[in-house]
Amino acid sequence: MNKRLTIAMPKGRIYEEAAELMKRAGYDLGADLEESRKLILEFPEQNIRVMMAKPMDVVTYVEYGAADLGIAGKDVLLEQDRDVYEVLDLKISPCYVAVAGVPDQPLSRIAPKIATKYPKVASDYFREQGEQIEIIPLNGSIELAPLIGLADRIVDIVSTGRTLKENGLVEYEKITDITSRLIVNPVSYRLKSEEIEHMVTNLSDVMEGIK
Ligand SMILES: Nc1ncnc2c1ncn2[C@@H]1O[C@H](COP(=O)(O)OP(=O)(O)OP(=O)(O)O)[C@@H](O)[C@H]1O
Ligand SMILES: O=P(O)(O)OC[C@H]1O[C@H](OP(=O)(O)OP(=O)(O)O)[C@H](O)[C@@H]1O
Repeated sequence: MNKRLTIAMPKGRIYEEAAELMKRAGYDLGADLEESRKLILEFPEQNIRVMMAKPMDVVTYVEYGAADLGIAGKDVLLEQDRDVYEVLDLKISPCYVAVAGVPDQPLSRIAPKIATKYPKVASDYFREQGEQIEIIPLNGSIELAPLIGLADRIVDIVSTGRTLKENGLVEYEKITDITSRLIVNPVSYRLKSEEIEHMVTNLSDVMEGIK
């Protein structure tokens, strides 16, 4: 069991919790990795290499085998539907995806406009509801769209609910709960099975309070 594992870690809001979990599982990535501008870090004593990636890109690195494993939000996995194995729910960075909009506004019958960073999740949801919608793709500040009349609804992440509240918006429906997941490249899973299983066991032990 000596094959080195490359892990794609998400920069940003998931990082701290993910690094803490890794540390408790026996993989110490150091204190200030996120403050550093370095994107690839070697930890020879732990036989791992860490890549710092944008959360939305972690899945790409893992699918193409540039990383053996990665940590990604379930929202990203649902939206991208890539060829990776989801092996463990790490139960960190909890939030949910919801439909929201201005209060007391019934959904227009004819092709309502839905602003979102998650076009696939939104389309799948409204298709299941039997609604024909138009997607307005946005990259951030999604809550702006219904406020200025660009969209009838938004589909976005809710965590504390503060962004909706401070903008006078309300939640209409919850679509799905989200946590971060450990994902694995299918080829790595075969070629480095022992090392990967070891890491999965260590992380599971932490989550079950064994470690
Ligand atoms: N309040 C939240 N808003 C957005 N994502 C959240 C929230 N809480 C937890 N998450 C998780 O964090 C991930 C996004 O992390 P982050 O905001 O750092 O990335 P990003 O959206 O690429 O950031 P950026 O704002 O730099 O584009 C999501 O995929 C989701 O799983
Ligand atoms: O329920 P809350 O705790 O308020 O969190 C939800 C907000 O956080 C995210 O935005 P983010 O901070 O990533 O900024 P963005 O609008 O630039 O994507 C998300 O898109 C919501 O706007």
